[in-house]
Amino acid sequence: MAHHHQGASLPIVNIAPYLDPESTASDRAETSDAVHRACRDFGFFYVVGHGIPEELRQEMLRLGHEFFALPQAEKDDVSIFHSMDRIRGYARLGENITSGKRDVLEGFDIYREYPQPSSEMLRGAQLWPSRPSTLKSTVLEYVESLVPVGQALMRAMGDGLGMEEGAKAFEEIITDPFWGLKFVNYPPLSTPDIDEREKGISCGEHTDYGGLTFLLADDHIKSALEVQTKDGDWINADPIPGAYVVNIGDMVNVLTNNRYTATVHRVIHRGEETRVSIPFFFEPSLTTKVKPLEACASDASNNLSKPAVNYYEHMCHMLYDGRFVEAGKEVETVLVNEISLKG
Ligand SMILES: O=C(O)CCC(=O)C(=O)O
Ligand SMILES: [Fe+2]
Repeated sequence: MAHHHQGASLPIVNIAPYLDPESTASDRAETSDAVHRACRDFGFFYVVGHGIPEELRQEMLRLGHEFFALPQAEKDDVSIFHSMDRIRGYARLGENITSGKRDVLEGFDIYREYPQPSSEMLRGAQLWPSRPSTLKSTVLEYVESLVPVGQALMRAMGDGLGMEEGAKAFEEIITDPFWGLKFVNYPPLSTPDIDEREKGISCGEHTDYGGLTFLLADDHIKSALEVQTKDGDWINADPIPGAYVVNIGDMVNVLTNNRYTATVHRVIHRGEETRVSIPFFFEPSLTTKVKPLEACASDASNNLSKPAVNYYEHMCHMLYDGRFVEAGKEVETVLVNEISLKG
């Protein structure tokens, strides 16, 4: 176990038929079959045919590099600790924890905003840096074009489950989707100032805890993101120009009653330049019940009579438990329930 399989690679799915109103039923069936196999066998795959302009993708990465290159004090001005709900904005190198260890990354977290922002969990106003000046407008444009791709992929998953009710159930939970987007900057692992213990891993093993993750990352940097296959081997999920690396999160396990399950992954950035990645987290509506969709529920799962929490409560649990680790504080004293957008 845990050896590298350089030859193995993840499947590629063309989502275009689910975005094109003129597509034929057989084109859509081909896509939903491919999505079904990719979700069932890997939980991780490449998505092409998404229609997001390459210039916009590259501009997002460029803005990420530009933001992280700003002076520390300027980045700290938009610290998450200054945000109303304490989850939106910048987190320093070492403030992000996965499985009780400090990750070697800094981040900038953005979430969908709701009207009348408040200090209630998940209800705050988004912080935006003043530089780069186009970051906010570009992110909002990017998200607006990516949300329909998330919806399309969820529809394809519903169809892929092979039940009419499955498709209908998925349709209902994606009418008012929640989303998050994170800019991540990985310095080389040789960077000083990070506790010796954690050296060697940029972002610890985890599954994402939500719906679907669409990852955009610097194209030229290879062998950073690693995915654990069902056999326990680690394979690289290197960028393919123009494609997204997509994975399903823990909520899909629940919704599909484990027909599809989230896959463990980690980042070991071995290079000597900084790597920027931008995961976009597509989530069902916050009113969605966290329980198997009717169409996927088996008798066994129906017997689990725990009252279901809704997606808002689930997200709050994931985002706030153990969140407030102060820089320099012992990691062991923190609740090991992944902070930031991790499961
Ligand atoms: O940067 C990457 O390649 C993956 C990041 C990731 O797994 C996450 O933010 O959940
Ligand atoms: Fe992840």
